[in-house]
Amino acid sequence: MMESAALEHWLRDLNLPAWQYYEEVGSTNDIALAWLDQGAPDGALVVAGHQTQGRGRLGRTWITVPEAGLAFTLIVRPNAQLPFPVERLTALGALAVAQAFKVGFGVDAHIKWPNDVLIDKRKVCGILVELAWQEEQLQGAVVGIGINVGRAAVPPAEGLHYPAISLEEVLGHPINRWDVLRRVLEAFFAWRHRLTSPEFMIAWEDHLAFRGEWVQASDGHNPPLIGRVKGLSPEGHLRLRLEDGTEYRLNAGEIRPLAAPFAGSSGGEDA
Ligand SMILES: O=C(O)CCCC[C@@H]1SC[C@@H]2NC(=O)N[C@@H]21
Repeated sequence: MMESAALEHWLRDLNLPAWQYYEEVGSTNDIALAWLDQGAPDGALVVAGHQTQGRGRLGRTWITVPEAGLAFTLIVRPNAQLPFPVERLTALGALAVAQAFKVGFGVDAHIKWPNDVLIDKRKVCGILVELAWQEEQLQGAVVGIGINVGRAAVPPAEGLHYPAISLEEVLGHPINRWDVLRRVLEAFFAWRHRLTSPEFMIAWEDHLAFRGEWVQASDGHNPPLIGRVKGLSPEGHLRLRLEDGTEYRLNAGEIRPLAAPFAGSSGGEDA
């Protein structure tokens, strides 16, 4: 079956407002941003079989291996019926992925604040949210999600920014990446309606990686900090308990565990 016909089969019950499949693109986020600009509706989806210029946060490259990697982007825009808390969109993507893994495949996954999904402390998914502005006006956002589904999606450890893993490696058997996509979309749209609810914050916090563990945190401005992960602030910032007992709230940047399971090695991501 042609890939787009297979995808159509998996997506048909979801009632997506619009979607596009590309065999190969530079980055699904770029296609989605252009589509958003042309008036794509909230909830529109861009899926690629293969990305040649996938990107991650902090200027990193995201490698999508054909067949094994899953790369897609959802368009979210302000809408009279639905809340639009931009600062929660990364967590929305990450929570949708973690829940899809649990519900669909019985796999426990955690969110490494702010944008990675981990299984067994290794990166299986990254989220890249980008905003679209027209002059001073926020037009909407795109939520790009890359998932290592097949074993081949995980590049060799050398040069990786963080240890990586694939869903198939954890499961020990092959799975259909469109099945993974469908399950993530189901969770995404369910939470999309409840983004400002207390339940969303509870679910996000419940899925935080490294709770109670020591991490090194960098926000790009100050020297890295060492602290224990305590949870989330009401704004979604990461609460850390520093060595001197004080609390620090991280609102940007990233964390890594102090006792890394593998030295120096990310999920489909170059250093
Ligand atoms: O780990 C990260 O820093 C985020 C990686 C995000 C990768 C996805 S793949 C689909 C979408 N298109 C891109 O170019 N990036 C995101």
